[in-house]
Amino acid sequence: MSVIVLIPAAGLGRRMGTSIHKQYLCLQGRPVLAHTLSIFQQHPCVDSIYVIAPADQMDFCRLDIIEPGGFTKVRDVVAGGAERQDSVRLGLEACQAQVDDIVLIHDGVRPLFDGDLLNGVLKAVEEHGSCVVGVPVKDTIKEVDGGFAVATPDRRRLWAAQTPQAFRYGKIMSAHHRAYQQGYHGTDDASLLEWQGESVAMIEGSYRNIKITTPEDLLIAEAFLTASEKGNK
Ligand SMILES: Nc1ccn([C@@H]2O[C@H](COP(=O)(O)OP(=O)(O)OP(=O)(O)O)[C@@H](O)[C@H]2O)c(=O)n1
Ligand SMILES: C[C@](O)(CO)[C@H](O)COP(=O)(O)O
Repeated sequence: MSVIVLIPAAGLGRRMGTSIHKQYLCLQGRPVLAHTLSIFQQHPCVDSIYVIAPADQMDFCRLDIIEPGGFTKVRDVVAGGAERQDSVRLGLEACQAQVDDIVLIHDGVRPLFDGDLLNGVLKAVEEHGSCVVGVPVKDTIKEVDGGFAVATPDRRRLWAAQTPQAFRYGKIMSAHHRAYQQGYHGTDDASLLEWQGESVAMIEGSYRNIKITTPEDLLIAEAFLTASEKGNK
């Protein structure tokens, strides 16, 4: 059984509002994507990595541009699609996995995931067939309709889903194919299993595992990395 990591990194970064796609923005002197790839390059349980990159930027995404010789586990850079779900499906189709292999799907713009949590993710997916890393929400969440709060879900049942999201390859590949055939769109991969009526194990991660989405997220990530350098976890 292999452990394969898919890194969706083919987004346009519209909410970041920069001319350079956010996955290639500089974070502590390195591209965001390089920080993310290092997590899995360095983890002994990871066998191979596939990067899904913007179809019109395949050359720029060549890893020898990002960091020469740095990512020996990367097997291929795959052209992504219009939506994240399309990119993940294209990556799953390209990664040459066996049905029982474990596939970890991790956003290229989540550079602060703590690799030490990976063993827990692998244990959970071996036991349950799927798992999602997340954290309990800290704010009260409102359901809003027409500019008005209309409901307040019970916060005790609400978690913010992150990545990695991990699955047996056969399970997630068939869910993506079914969603594609039936035109179902979810904002994460676990939702495709939930849509099929399956539950997905949730394991608690870290509030540091932010997704670089808008400009302030880059400032937060810099602060986390600076604090780590000073020994403040
Ligand atoms: N068509 C897409 C869209 C997103 N992603 C990737 O999925 C991750 C999470 O997506 P998000 O944060 O939404 O990135 P963008 O789509 O680039 O952001 P925006 O919605 O602001 O354009 C990112 O690593 C992004 O590169 C992808 O591979 N293919
Ligand atoms: C997959 C994800 O990171 C889980 O929180 C999130 O759903 C991605 O959403 P995005 O709009 O594609 O960034």
